[in-house]
Amino acid sequence: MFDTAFLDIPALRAVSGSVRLPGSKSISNRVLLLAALCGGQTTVLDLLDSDDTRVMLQALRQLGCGVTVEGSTAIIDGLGGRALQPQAELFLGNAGTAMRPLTAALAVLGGDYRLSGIPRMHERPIGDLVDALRALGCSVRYLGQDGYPPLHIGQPHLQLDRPIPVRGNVSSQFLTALLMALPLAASEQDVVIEVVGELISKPYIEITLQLLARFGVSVQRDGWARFVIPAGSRYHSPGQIHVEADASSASYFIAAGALSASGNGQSGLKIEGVGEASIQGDIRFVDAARLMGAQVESGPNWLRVTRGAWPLKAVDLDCNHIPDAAMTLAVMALYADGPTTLRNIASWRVKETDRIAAMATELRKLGATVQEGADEIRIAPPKDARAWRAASLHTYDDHRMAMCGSLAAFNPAGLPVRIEDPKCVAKTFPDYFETLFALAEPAAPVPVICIDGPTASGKGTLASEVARRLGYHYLDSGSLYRLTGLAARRAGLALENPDEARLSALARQLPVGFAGGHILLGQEDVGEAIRTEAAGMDASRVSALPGVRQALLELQRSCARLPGLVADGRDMGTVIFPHALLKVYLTAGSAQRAERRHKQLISKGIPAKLDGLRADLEARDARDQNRVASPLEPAQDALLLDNTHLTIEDSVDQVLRWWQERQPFRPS
Ligand SMILES: Nc1ncnc2c1ncn2[C@@H]1O[C@H](COP(=O)(O)OP(=O)(O)OP(=O)(O)O)[C@@H](O)[C@H]1O
Ligand SMILES: Nc1ccn([C@H]2C[C@H](O)[C@@H](COP(=O)(O)O)O2)c(=O)n1
Repeated sequence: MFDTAFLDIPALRAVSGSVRLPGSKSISNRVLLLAALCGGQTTVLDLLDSDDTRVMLQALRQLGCGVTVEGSTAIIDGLGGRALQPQAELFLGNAGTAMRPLTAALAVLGGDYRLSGIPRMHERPIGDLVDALRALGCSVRYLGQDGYPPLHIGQPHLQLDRPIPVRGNVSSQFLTALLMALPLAASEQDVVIEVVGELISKPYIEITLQLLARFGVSVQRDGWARFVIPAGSRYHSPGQIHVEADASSASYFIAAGALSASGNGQSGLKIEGVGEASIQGDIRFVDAARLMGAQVESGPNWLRVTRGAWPLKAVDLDCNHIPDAAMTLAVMALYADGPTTLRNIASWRVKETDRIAAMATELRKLGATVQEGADEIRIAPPKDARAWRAASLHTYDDHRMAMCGSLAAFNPAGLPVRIEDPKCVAKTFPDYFETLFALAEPAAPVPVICIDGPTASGKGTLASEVARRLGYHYLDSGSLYRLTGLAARRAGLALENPDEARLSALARQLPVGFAGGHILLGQEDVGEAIRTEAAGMDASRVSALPGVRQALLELQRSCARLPGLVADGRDMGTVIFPHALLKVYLTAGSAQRAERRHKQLISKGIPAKLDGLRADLEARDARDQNRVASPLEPAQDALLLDNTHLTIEDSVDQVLRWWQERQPFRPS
């Protein structure tokens, strides 16, 4: 997950290959609660790991449920027949799929519970559900503003002899919550729910009914207005249940496939884990994408998408049945041949944010002309490539705003797009951006920042911190020469009078691996071994050999991967990445550098003498500067940064300022 203030996505040209998506949030949280409410053990496979599912798992633990999670499998020991923890304070973040069903289930079972969430959750209406629960005889009290969480739940006096009315036109989650809770009270008599007004998002109710059936409860329904839970209904664990991949998450990749430039022999993007036969309502996004021109094939559990019509075709659609995935259509509209109108989307206004207002604001930043209505949005795309803007998109702590925003990177102007607070995708798809980058082909070379300079000038410290702040990859090119030197010593090769051919062959086949901050030579972690001053001197010796440099060239260039790279060394800007967008030549006085290195070694418990260190680093610099092959020198277009009197933070800020100056983003 990108835990950075913002993430700059370079312009993208295409996506291809195959992707397996994480489990559906709607199914995951329903299944977890049903597994908790029934007796016995349920093994849930392919469970989504996200903020919202973690919140649900934590609540179930607090309620006394047995929960074991290993990877994407959860084993739930249900509470059926056992007493719930009678008292609990449940914090449910911003997870509507936890807040609503837990409210209903706990209100029917009774106890002393407080349910709260983040501030936005306290702005999301729950009054229609509370009214229905009160009509049923449950004790639910508002602890803040009427109609909104936080809530207190007490002991109920259930009255099941008359139909329970629930409004269906704000959120279908209220009806879902009742349908999941009321089988707990239907042992002796039928329980009837009547929907007041038009029911929105019916496909989500279908998911609920299908999952109830998997857990042994068959609800009878009369159209979408009246639901009967038959007397004697009781939850039974299915033993094992698979969670389908998330159809709403699939929408971003379906869109990316439709926006993807076609190339030679390209067979599109394959999406695995969900097919057109999915029980999730958002799978109908496929129909909408086809209307806009996407070519979508489907099998039992997969989809394959390629670009069809181009530009996409503008549409005028009622999106009530796909409220979440419809947001993706709003971004696809930027690539259409005219204005697109999405109707019947009033529920967007009470989601993670007011999504109609948010979408309108952000699409305007990209160059679109947008009109919002109470329950609709009309998007006219930028009139040509020149009308696109490099926008910094605000994401409103809304995972879907962030994922939708990424699709603007396919713009015809070749502009990057900035996603603010990218970690908000953790709600449903923590690795969304990593997944997109693994499939995507950039429209231009990946952005690279080079930091070159002499020994102990602070290149590694500066480069790795700049990379962390930008969410970029980091290349410590010196480590490759250090690894070569170490491997050579271990192979018994002389470095004082080196055999260039043998050393070059060794460098070409170096079994190097970088994993989780560890540097591996074969299976061995050699992170410490290559950091000694002797290893630095060996690296300097092998790096003077042109054959060795040539052997390591492609490996270094292959590190330039999306979303970007910060590389440090001696020849990053002069030889390896001559077209880098920013080159910095970092220096500091040799006395200062020797002092820093001295401190660094002493802090690691390695004995060192200041004078010897200074002489060594000056000797190393002299060799690095005077060798024939790629000597250490500033690239002609490098910016000089002397950090003798700067703190690390000052240097980082300076490089980030230079980087911002090279970016086309305007303040939002
Ligand atoms: N601006 C700075 N002010 C003070 N100390 C710094 C500064 N920059 C780096 N240092 C410290 O100097 C030491 C050496 O830094 P670092 O290892 O990043 O240098 P380097 O140029 O990558 O060295 P090498 O070329 O040997 O790999 C570290 O302990 C680091 O914390
Ligand atoms: N791009 C590079 C990186 C490093 N070297 C050589 C020269 C250095 O003395 C040695 C060790 O580098 P360090 O880890 O101290 O940055 O490797 C090079 O020639 N080119």
